[in-house]
Amino acid sequence: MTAHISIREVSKTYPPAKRGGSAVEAVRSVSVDVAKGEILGVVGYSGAGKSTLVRLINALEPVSSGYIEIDGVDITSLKSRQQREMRRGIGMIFQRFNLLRSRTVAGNVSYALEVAGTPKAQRAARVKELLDFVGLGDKADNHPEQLSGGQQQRVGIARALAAEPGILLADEATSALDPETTDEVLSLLQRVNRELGITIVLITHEMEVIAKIADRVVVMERGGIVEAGETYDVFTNPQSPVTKRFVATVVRALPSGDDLARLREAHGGRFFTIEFSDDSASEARVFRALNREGAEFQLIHGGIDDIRGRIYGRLLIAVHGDDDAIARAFAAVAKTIRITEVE
Ligand SMILES: Nc1ncnc2c1ncn2[C@@H]1O[C@H](COP(=O)(O)OP(=O)(O)OP(=O)(O)O)[C@@H](O)[C@H]1O
Repeated sequence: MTAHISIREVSKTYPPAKRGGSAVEAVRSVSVDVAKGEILGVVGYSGAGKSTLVRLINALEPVSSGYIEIDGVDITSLKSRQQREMRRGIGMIFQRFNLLRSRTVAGNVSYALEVAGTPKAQRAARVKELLDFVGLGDKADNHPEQLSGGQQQRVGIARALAAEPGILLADEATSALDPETTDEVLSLLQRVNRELGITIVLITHEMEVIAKIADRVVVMERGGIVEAGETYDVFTNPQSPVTKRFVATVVRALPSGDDLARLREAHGGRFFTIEFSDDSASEARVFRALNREGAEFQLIHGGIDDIRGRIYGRLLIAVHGDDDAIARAFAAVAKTIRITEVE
């Protein structure tokens, strides 16, 4: 796997806002590789350092220490003219879309082509091609304020693609949109990734966004990376407290504390969680195995989520029966299904 973007021990410290104040370490010793053609999600609460990281990746600000390579070139040591050139290979989309209100939809995209140096004779055809790609061929002559938020972001994406970038940085690109429109924009970003092969770094505070399209995710807190991994793994086995909080916004937490105590009292028996992935017949296999061994069970709580197109199912069951029989039943299915006793 070749790294498209390689971020190595990067820190960014802002000087104190006023004399006697303290410096802000917005990014602390961050190292992460982004593979060519992948969608990397960066998630964190407000102030975690996500936007700063984006500004460092496109060299809008200098790093305080460490370095960043894009296609093997250290961009932190480039002269400003070379940096401008490098930046042409990076498209950006923003939370507030940042479209020019005085120009039509076509005008916004055309302007980006102009800046990218596309000869005038080719621009009209390219504008049409780009607007068709984002599904707005019929809105060319409208002004941005005549479009919905989702449509405006699609113009933003068309504009970002104008210079045929290899990388797209999306900074909270769906945060101003409702859930349905968010899905629409995310599907488009997925097409940008799959059909055009563009590497995407997706900054967000919405775990839903990560669950839908990110191949991998890094979780940031106070400037540092606290957790990183394949999206499915992070969702199904989060480690740090902040990651667990984020995951709980998508994957419904199992009952705990007083709720769990009440359920135990009501149902009796031993409590187990059953976790399974792609095989949607998994829970039936567990139930059959318990039946076979003569153990009784009740389903207490359950949910199935879709993480990056894969199923993640989790059930809580109360089981009554002989301990050996229960152990035999679970051993029979343990290969593909994770079963944990809830203490
Ligand atoms: N230009 C700046 N000068 C001084 N401090 C800054 C500057 N930009 C960001 N910071 C500080 O750096 C920290 C990280 O900010 P950053 O905007 O990168 O976080 P974020 O995760 O993107 O959050 P948000 O989503 O709210 O923008 C914050 O404490 C912020 O106040």
